[in-house]
Amino acid sequence: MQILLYDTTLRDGTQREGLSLSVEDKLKIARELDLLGVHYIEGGWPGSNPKDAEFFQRIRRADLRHARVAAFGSTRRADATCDTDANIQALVAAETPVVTLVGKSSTLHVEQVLETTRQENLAMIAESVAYFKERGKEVVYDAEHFFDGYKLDAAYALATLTAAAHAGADCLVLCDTNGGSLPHEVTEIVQAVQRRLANEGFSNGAAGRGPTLGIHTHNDGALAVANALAAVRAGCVHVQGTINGYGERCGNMDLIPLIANLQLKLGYRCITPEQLRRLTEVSHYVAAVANLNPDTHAPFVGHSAFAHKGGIHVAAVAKVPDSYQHIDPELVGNRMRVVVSELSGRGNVRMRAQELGLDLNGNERVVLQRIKELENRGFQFEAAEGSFEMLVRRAAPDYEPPFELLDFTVVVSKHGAGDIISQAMVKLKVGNEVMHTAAEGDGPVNALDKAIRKALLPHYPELADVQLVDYKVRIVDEHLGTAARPRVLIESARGEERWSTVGCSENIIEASFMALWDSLELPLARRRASCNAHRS
Ligand SMILES: CC(=O)SCCNC(=O)CCNC(=O)[C@H](O)C(C)(C)COP(=O)(O)OP(=O)(O)OC[C@H]1O[C@@H](n2cnc3c(N)ncnc32)[C@H](O)[C@@H]1OP(=O)(O)O
Ligand SMILES: CC(=O)C(=O)O
Repeated sequence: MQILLYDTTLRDGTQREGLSLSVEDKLKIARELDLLGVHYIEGGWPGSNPKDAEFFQRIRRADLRHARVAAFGSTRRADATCDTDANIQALVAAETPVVTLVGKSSTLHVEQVLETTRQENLAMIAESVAYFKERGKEVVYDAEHFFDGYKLDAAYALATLTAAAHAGADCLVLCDTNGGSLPHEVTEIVQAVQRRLANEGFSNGAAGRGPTLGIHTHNDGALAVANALAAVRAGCVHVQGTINGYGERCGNMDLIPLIANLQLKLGYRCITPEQLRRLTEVSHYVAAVANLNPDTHAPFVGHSAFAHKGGIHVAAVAKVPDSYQHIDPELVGNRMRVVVSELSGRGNVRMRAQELGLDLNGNERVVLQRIKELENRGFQFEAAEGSFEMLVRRAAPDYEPPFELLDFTVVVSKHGAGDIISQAMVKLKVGNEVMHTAAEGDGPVNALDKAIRKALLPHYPELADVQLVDYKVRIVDEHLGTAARPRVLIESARGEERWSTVGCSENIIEASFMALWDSLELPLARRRASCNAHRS
């Protein structure tokens, strides 16, 4: 069965605290959602602000291939008319093929928030829906607080739905606005709605008689996806949510796991298998445009979603990938990864080395032992794959280090009111040549980096392109205060290539020096290995 996906990242998603999208951002995300194959894109609330109104003007020229654009707004105000209601007129001006109207289902909201009568609320719903049907729009009716309203006064909540249905709404969306419902309640209430609509002579949409049913859930009880799945299994065919679950408070229902579960576990059709393989990319793209870090642990699409760390798990997935994975990660555009740490077995080392194209020469045990020793001293290899690579390369019997650091001195001085001066002196050996260099820098690590490069550049000019792009310090045993051991992580880059390295010591300069050494040796070791491979 086909499920219709209704994305509200650009409207409800932007109600997340800290998230704000420009019109340009919204257009970029809309194009991406269209390529993903969502059926509806809710662009915003045109009566709310000029940015949303501009979006609806510009999206007309976007030439979307697949998705229909929806503008969102509330039913007319109490005791007003649609012709004079500013929000309703902004929806008309948006000129979208789809109009989504939110109306009240709960007597609490009708009487205490709108401060109007039950009868007037029913008229507001019916007149607003009819107004847009008369103008040829597809009308989605969002029944706000439907589940809470049903629990308070089922007959009234159902009457609001039938008011929308009789006025011609194409889809009735049951909203768990406060996000507190449980899956079994959702199932029971969706079934009750179906019975009521059938009694009124409507069938659930598909055959064109009466509205389809939809679901809109929030994640306050961490059940938004579960509730949406329950609703679909009970008969809803239209599902509203946002990419990455962005939304007010704890977020909206996350369309990413929803789509993957519906399609891969429950056999519903949402998007094509090719579009499904873009899920990871889309999730990361939307996060980037929203200026938020992607959640690395997000189900299906997170960097860690298929990362195996425990030695026993890795040994098993090396033989049978499905042994510790619920799906094949490639189906959603993700990939399996192996993490190396003190919890590893030989399998982790073997698989990670294989991924890097490195030959272990039977040294798994030696490398594993070294990792365990170093992690015990505060190193962490998970986030320092460059240092892992150097451990493997250095363990090879024929490994020739491109340089050897013999010693270094770092001096940080401040005289009177003058500036702090950082200087480093380095002694290193390339082949048989021993060099002494000195440099000043913006801080001791920069001075050390400069002094090492000064010595290496005449021999290895390619290091000029290697940049230090990130430098992080973390205290390992924080209870020791200033005597605690710092762990230094350095990220280096050359063009698109990136690698991270680690050092750990009681002395922050030494920890930095270790990470720096690996970061500079790695590109030289890689180059030498590739030259040797070409020669042989
Ligand atoms: C569940 C949801 O996510 S619904 C969407 C929530 N999102 C937003 O509110 C974001 C966009 N909102 C806005 O920009 C503004 O709130 C506006 C433009 C819609 C309204 O602004 P204002 O006119 O200043 O009203 P304000 O926001 O203070 O109060 C809401 C008004 O809408 C009325 N209202 C609320 N829901 C409905 C409804 N379903 N039908 C009709 N009127 C409604 C309230 O009774 C209140 O009316 P009042 O001003 O007569 O008291
Ligand atoms: C309509 C909507 O966003 C809600 O009820 O949560």
